Amino acid sequence: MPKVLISDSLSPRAVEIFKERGIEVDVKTGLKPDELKAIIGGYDGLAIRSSTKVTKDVLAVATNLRVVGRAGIGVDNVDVPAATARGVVVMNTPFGNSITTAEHAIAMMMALARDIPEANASTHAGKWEKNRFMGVELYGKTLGVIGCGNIGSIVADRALGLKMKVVAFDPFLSPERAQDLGVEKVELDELLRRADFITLHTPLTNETRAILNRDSLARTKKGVRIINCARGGLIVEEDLKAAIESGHVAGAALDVFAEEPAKQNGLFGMERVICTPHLGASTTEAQENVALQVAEQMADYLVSGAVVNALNMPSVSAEDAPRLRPYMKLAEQLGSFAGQITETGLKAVTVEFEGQVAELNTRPLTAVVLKGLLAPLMESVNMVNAPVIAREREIKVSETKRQDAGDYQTLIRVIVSTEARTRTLAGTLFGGDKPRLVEIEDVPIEAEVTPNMLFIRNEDKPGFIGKLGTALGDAGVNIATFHLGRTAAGETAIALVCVDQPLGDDLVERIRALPSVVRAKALTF
Ligand SMILES: NC(=O)C1=CN([C@@H]2O[C@H](COP(=O)(O)OP(=O)(O)OC[C@H]3O[C@@H](n4cnc5c(N)ncnc54)[C@H](O)[C@@H]3O)[C@@H](O)[C@H]2O)C=CC1
Ligand SMILES: O=C(O)C(=O)COP(=O)(O)O
Repeated sequence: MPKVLISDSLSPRAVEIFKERGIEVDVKTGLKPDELKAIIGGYDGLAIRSSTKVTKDVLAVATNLRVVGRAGIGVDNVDVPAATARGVVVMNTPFGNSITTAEHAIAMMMALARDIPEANASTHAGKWEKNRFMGVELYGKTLGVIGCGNIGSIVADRALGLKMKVVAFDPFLSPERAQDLGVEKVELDELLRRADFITLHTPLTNETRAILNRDSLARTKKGVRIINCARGGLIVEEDLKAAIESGHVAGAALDVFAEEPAKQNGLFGMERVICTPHLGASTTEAQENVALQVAEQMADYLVSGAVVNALNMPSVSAEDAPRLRPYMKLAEQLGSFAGQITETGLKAVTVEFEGQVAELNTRPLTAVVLKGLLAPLMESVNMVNAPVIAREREIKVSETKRQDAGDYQTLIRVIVSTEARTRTLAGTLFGGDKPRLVEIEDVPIEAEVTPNMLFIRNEDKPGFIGKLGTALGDAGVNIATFHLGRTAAGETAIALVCVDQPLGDDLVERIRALPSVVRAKALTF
């Protein structure tokens, strides 16, 4: 039974869902890094929000971990490349809290415009300082949205409803989408120059880190107000502090901080700064949404192999997962076979899908082919990191699909090119779920892949099979099955022998020395 750890505070719905899906679940929040490291080895899944830091060190001891589920959006607290390298799928819930977070940004903007927190504190203190608080209207003002994705575009929509003008800086925002949203797409400089309010909605990446710094703040309009409900690292906090102190920036509303939990911060205690403790996603509705979604997604993956909203793996729908399973096995066998008979550097891999398989989502199958292919060449390769490794090694990977069937109703063909040559292998499913090899290096053959095999390429000459049988027999090796194929009489032939035990190097060497043998290789699966 798979086991999941919930290490941040999640709605109890998550626990219910895991249990309903037959998954054991522990809830342990507030763990220190060492405490997490001490127990993580016992879990297949880890469900988190923003507090748990899933570092390389944590992942290194997470020996059974298969999935990290982020009940929320930002995954900057997860070392995704390290998770990928270890074959751990990282998934988030990309929409569950977006409305809630956008509403928080709007609430922060209004609070900032009318000084509501200060006025509230003053009134509670019995001061009735009616003349102290003089706000600004939002109507007709320009809101600059940096990062116009899910949350940024909801903020833009709400701001348009408040009759603001919205300008957006987002390199990935298409002009058509900008038009649909009713926002004006501009460059960062123009946004800085024109905006009365600036709101940040990008992820924290190397490009966005410190996007508001001394220089960019200096280019903003005097009296600008800044709202950050995305990530603390987007703003250089001391630069913001200086800009507020100088009077250039009229105020800031911050939900997120460079260091969290933020118990101390240079911006704390400043009059024109409003702070909330990373509450962007904290509504009953959003927390129900993300807890439910993350638990469903993690359970689907752990129970059936379905992958939704993963950041480091292609999606596999719950409907596709059982249909893909036998193909996964076939794809891995083809990849592994190709990897074991390939001796020089890989240049390109093409995976062709023909017939029924072409109707499925084939990206996970290509990932498995790559895993099989690279596994004989390196350690710790898995279907999550195989596409990344292939890219790093500049192996060109492509897929083709043809829905009409050829000789077989369904077929996967793997074409592997090295500097020296191109090799082709193909396989099908017999009876809908039994993988069979049907073509090796252009030679038709029909063979099941078994744990120990001998692959031979030979000239098609009489007497060869007898000599091979004798060599194996003399070495005490039992032949389970024997498959032969050839292009035409007297031309290239292939023998694929399934044996009951691993073959020693000496024996393979002796077989290689037999007349007519061009190539002999022991394969293991
Ligand atoms: N305060 C809170 O509790 C919450 C904070 N967040 C934060 O909000 C962020 C945004 O969330 P979503 O809108 O759902 O993400 P999203 O992925 O839908 O949108 C992000 C947008 O930023 C844009 N972007 C990326 N790099 C950029 C750059 N260099 N300059 C300008 N734009 C750039 C992207 O093109 C994309 O359109 C999350 O990454 C997360 O860090 C999300 C939820 C709650
Ligand atoms: O979803 C996000 O990216 C958030 O920042 C929400 O964070 P939280 O789950 O409230 O700790």
